[in-house]
Formats: sequence, structure tokens, C-alpha cells
Amino acid sequence: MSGTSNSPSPDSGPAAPATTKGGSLPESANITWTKTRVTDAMRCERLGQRGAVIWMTGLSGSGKSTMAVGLDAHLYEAGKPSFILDGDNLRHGLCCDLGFSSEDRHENIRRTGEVAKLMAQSGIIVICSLISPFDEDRRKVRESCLRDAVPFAEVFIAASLNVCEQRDPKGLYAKARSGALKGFTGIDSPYEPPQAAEVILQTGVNSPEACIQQLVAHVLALTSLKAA
Ligand SMILES: Nc1ncnc2c1ncn2[C@@H]1O[C@H](COP(=O)(O)OS(=O)(=O)O)[C@@H](OP(=O)(O)O)[C@H]1O
Ligand SMILES: Nc1ncnc2c1ncn2[C@@H]1O[C@H](COP(=O)(O)OP(=O)(O)O)[C@@H](O)[C@H]1O
Repeated sequence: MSGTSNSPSPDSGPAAPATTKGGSLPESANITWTKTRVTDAMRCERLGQRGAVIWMTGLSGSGKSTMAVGLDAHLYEAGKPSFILDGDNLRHGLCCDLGFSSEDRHENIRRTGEVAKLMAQSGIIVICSLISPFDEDRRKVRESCLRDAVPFAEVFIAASLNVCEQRDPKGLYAKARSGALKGFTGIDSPYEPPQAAEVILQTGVNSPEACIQQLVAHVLALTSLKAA
């Protein structure tokens, strides 16, 4: 990660204006970026890892939470600071004002992506587990992270709609099919699969343990200080 900390312009010189929704300029005028004395690089050294955003996307029931929990537990055992940002959980607090319209889903991903990036800049491996159905939203999070030199990996939790619907762990597909739940992803709301995910986990085919192993290997390589 860069030498200066949490800056929209990683290196020295005047800070570029931070961007907001869709990469536009901030709404507020007369705002100035405060630089800190502890750099991102110093935080990484202290924690022995590079902070990163691990972004999991997939249908409801594909296995996002299972993968997130497994990865988080593995990192904990290895002494590596991590934290899960789970879509369902965030909707109880940070995103409690958002529903499931396309507009609200865009804002959900933007907001979560910004929080994830900040946490990653503090040195943590941030595991994001949201349906995040739109390619463009995920691309914006990726670009925002990479602009600030935050390692990013998109992880496609690739179980098919058929598999997810068979599992239906929360009974939501049945509700959606009956018409009791409108705008459900995969049924009457779109899901755009990633075109170039760094990791593809075949959670409809391979065991949870095998998928977690595949994920852990990628995350350890991405966050190793040697990878900087
Ligand atoms: N209409 C509709 N569509 C999709 N999902 C729904 C809907 N209504 C409620 N839920 C529940 O909300 C969870 C998804 O929240 P996310 O924040 O991950 O969604 S999104 O990324 O903004 O699309 C999702 O969690 P997961 O099953 O873990 O994916 C559901 O439990
Ligand atoms: N290989 C696998 N990877 C992940 N989950 C799996 C796998 N095989 C079966 N499952 C099951 O599928 C369900 C996925 O649910 P969950 O992880 O909550 O998905 P999501 O967070 O995407 O809605 C769980 O009941 C889990 O035990």
C-alpha cells in the first residue's frame, strides 16, 4: 500500500479531490483532506499483512456467508486480523435505510465498498459478502480500492440458480415463486455474473471445505507483505 495514509492521492503532492457516487466530485465545497502521520505502510508492517477487500458476490443461497465465515475463522486461527461485512447484517444498521430497488442496491454496494476500503486501509482483511448483483457497482468498488492501492479480489460464488433454489436456506425462493416476495434476485430481479473475477468458487459442485481452502490460498497470497 502507499506511503501516505488514507489519501485519495497516494503519494506526495496536493491531494486529488475525493470522488463520491459514480466517481463524481464531493457534494461539499471547502473540504480539505487531513493526512495522518501513521502511514498505511506502517500499519501493514505492524499487523504483518496487507489489508485488503475480498468481495464475494453470488445469488442468495450460493454460499457467500458460509465462505465468509470459513475464511474469517481460518484467518483468525492464523493470527491475521479480518472482519466480515455481510449484506444481511449491514441492513440492520449502516444500510437500514435501504431496500431492494436497483437504486438502493447501488447505494448499498457503494456505501459498503467505501467502509470496506477504509477498514482495509487500517490493515484489516475485509471480507464483504453481498449479493451485489450489478457488474458496474462491483467495478466501481474495485476501481476505488485500486485507486488508493488497496488490494482487491472479486470472488464469484458460482452456484447456479437451480442449486440455490433447491437449497433455499431461508425459504425466500419459495416466497418469491409464490409472489409473496417481489424483486427477488434471480427470480424477478437481475443478477449479472462477474466477467473477470479473481477467484471462482464452484460452491454448487465442490465441498465447502475445498472451496474455503481455494479462497484461503488466494487471500494469503494477496495479503502477504511479500506481495507489496
Ligand atoms: N428482494 C430481495 N432480493 C435479494 N435478497 C433479499 C431480498 N429481500 C431480502 N433479501 C435478503 O437480503 C440479503 C441480500 O442483501 P444484500 O445487501 O447482500 O443485497 S444486495 O447486494 O444489495 O443486492 C439476502 O441474503 P443472502 O441470502 O445471504 O444473499 C436475503 O436474505
Ligand atoms: N460448497 C458449498 N459452499 C457453500 N455453501 C454450501 C456448499 N455446499 C452446501 N452449502 C450450503 O448452502 C447454503 C448456503 O447458504 P449461505 O452461506 O447462507 O449462502 P448466502 O450467504 O449466499 O445466502 C448453506 O446451507 C451451506 O451449508
